[in-house]
Amino acid sequence: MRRSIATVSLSGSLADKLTAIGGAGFDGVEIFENDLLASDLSPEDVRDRAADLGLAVELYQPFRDFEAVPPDLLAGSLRRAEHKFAVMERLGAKLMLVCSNVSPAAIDDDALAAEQLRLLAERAAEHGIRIAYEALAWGRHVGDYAHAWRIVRMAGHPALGLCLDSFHIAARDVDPYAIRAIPGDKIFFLQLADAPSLPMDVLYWSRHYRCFPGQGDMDVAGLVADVLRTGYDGPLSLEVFNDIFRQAASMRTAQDAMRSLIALEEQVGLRMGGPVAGLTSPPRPVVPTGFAFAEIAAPSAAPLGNLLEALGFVRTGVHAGKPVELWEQGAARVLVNSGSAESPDGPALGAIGLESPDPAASVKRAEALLSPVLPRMRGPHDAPLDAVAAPDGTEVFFCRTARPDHPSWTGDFAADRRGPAAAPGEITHIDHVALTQPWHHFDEASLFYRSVLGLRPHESLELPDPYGLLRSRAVSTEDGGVRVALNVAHVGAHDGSHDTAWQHIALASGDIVATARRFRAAGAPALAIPANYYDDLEARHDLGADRHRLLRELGLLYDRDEHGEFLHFYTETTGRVFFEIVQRIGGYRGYGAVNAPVRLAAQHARPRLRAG
Ligand SMILES: O=C(O)c1ccc(O)c(O)c1
Ligand SMILES: [Mg+2]
Repeated sequence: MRRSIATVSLSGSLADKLTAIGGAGFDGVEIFENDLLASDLSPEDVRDRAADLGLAVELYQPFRDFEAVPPDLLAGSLRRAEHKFAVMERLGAKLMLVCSNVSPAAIDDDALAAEQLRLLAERAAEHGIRIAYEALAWGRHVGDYAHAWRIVRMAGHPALGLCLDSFHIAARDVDPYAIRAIPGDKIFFLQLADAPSLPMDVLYWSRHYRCFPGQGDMDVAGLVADVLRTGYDGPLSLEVFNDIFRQAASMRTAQDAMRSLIALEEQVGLRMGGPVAGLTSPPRPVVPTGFAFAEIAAPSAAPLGNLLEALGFVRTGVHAGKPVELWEQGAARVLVNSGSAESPDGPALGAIGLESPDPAASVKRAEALLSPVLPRMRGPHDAPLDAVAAPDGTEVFFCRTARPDHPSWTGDFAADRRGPAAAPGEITHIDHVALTQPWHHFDEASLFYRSVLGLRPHESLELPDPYGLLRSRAVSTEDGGVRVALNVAHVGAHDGSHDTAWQHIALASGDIVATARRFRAAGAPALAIPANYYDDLEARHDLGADRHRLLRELGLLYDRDEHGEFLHFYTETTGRVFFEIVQRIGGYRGYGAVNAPVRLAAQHARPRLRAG
């Protein structure tokens, strides 16, 4: 099927938008009237430029407030339409979107709406143009596709059909099932957008918070499947009004849009029970089973080594060809790389390793979803590595650690022991990593983890911080073997006034009390938690005096959900990085988000340790 996108979805001038859309490999474009009005390109220039970029001008839009008006307004509207038809002829656009009337002048009379739309279609047909009528969710009298279809059917003109827009349908929670009864050739156009669930006015929601399919909470694939069952064979066209995409770099947004369509087409195919002609079916995601490692780039290895040792880690190896140390405890592995040039803010989390059942297939999946694949060989002695770059630049390696069927990355490390010789620590594995995303790449990141790695998104949260609100969303495998918390920093993090671009590695402990004691005994710095937190905790939960005393004494934080309990504490931050130690008791599924505001405030209050 043809892939298209509306110019309103991207930032910049119309010329920039067309270049980005063509560059991302789309087949067509919806020209938004405002983009044309503000452009110094003539309609002919736009037509030629689109053609040079391999783009069909699929649609011109929107034509507003036309139908069901008193007769004295009709002549003016038809005159306006004739002007638009002339522009469309110059653009080479053959389809005009008419959205349902929102004006107080509109009359609640379907027969009148049908009669006037029929008239418009007759005029359009004289120019070889067709009209696609779209129900805006906030239309004055016509707010859903079923109503728009009754009017289109009543009008009965071959140049008049429907434009369906997934947002308007999902936003009003209209059942898409009835779409199946519409003849496919009366659906002239299909617009697609997703959005996060937000309890707000639908117009405001639509104009500011739409996102690409797979980035929000709507079932866009189900709707597309219903539309395709009618025989619709027009384009799949993204129409996304989003405050952030309007500001972000258009090339990158266009690529992200294309990734979304690829993942959507795959989902539609699955819904329809197998490969569907005209829809791409990329290699299926290879769901990772756990963390192989987390790698910290640090100007110097020693301070991190001391911190890891205090947590009970042992340095087990040093890389044969690079200044990289391997620290292990249970199945938790942390690499400290002091050979990387970039870490102006001190230590930073640069890479994560994920256990993959088939690393080469993981890369194929990532490639099919337009993720940049990293060079396989890093040095002459290194085992081949399969890796891609996540949207925030974090390198994601696909590993099979110490399995007979695949070379293990651990083979690149020569045994070299340092660390506590005494009892082994209580840490068993990496529970999750938390990565702070640049504000304009948050939706892109959630789509990456969801579509490339097959992780499941959890609900979006907003966490209060002394200097703003942080948006946060976790993605995980079904069994929790891989969990990634994505946070978006507020603006202060980028102008340097308030640093929240923190990243952390959460380590699972089988006995957090012992780990906390060990850490304290080593004289290592844990993040201090205010006494007020513990007073409030006692009010919220009755855990018994002894347990409350212990939490307070060791600086442990507490949460619970319907599945179990959660205990955690944090190390102080070094550079951009800190560690969190967590213990999940029972089947607790969360991340202690209720405690994040206290943690953030404590972190802001502390001078950062710029290690090394
Ligand atoms: O927000 C609007 O006005 C608007 C305009 C055209 C569309 O196709 C749409 O879905 C919304
Ligand atoms: Mg629309």
